[in-house]
Amino acid sequence: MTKSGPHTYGTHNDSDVPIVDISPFTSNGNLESRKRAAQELAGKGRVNGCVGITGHGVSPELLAEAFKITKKLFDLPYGEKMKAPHPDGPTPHRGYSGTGRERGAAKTETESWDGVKKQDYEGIIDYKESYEIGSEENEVQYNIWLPEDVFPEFRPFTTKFYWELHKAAMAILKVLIESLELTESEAGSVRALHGGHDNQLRLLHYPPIGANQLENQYASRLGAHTDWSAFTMLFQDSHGGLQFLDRASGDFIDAVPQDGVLYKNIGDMFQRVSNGFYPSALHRVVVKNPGNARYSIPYFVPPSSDGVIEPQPSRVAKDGKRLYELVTFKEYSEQMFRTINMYS
Ligand SMILES: O=C(O)CCC(=O)C(=O)O
Ligand SMILES: [Fe+2]
Repeated sequence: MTKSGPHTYGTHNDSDVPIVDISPFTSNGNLESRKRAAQELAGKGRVNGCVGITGHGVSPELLAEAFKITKKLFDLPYGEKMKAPHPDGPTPHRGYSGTGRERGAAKTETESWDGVKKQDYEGIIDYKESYEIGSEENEVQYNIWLPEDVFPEFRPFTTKFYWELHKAAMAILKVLIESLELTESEAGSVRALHGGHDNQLRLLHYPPIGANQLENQYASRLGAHTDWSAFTMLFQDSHGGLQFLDRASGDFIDAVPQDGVLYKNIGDMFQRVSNGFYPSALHRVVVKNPGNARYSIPYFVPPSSDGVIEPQPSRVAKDGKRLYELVTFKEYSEQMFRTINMYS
């Protein structure tokens, strides 16, 4: 069930997904303005686990450059891109994956969601290609690079971009922590799970879709799923297509592309940390402009792989019930990789 609205795409002033301005956290706002931004995030963000964010501090010029580099990457001949192939196993989750390699909806089939019919997700194959990049210092999830002569600017730009996005991610984490009214020591332990070396920068290209493909199950560009991260920041081009589940109605709502807005969704890990205060957002990408390619850039912010993820005690005390057992991100993601049988 897709909600169809009167949207046109491009620069747009209204959105079905609510917007929160976090500039008090990126430009030295006073305590009062920070508190207001955190309360706004709590109010809007807990409904469906997603918000648009302005005031995140990532410059438009840097983003324009990132989309330019992304397009240039995917414009390379397949044989050149395959000089940095994603390995067959799940680790490292790095390098280039061609179309048809993943099925985002497979996890959704194994879970139950109110208002979402499982059969809607059966047989949907993602029609996209991707390139995953992480911290140069992560030895387990080590980067897989194209030979330098294939695309000389690629590695320097994307590694710089990775750390710029990390700054925005840390501002968002601060707002999230403040919004949960955690104790000082809880806040410290949640921050300690996010040192920066575990994030994942993903470049995505959804090629144009032909009419016969549309009839044959490619109606979805990326099947509905939740992310496993703590949270994800998402930049998309002007074609749109990203949608989030509205939990009350069971309809999907549009994350309308707007200048200066990134979409932030809660992933499975922060749902646990917040003891369900923030739900992990079910989302998908539908076809808005089949004849056009679509580019997007998600930045996943998971906790460190061995850090213990648990509902924070002050939240549990407020809720009167602890909803989740302890887990490490490593255990959780291994289980998820098995569930969706990805890269096996
Ligand atoms: O391309 C998009 O807009 C969404 C991508 C996404 O949800 C993902 O890679 O997990
Ligand atoms: Fe996602």
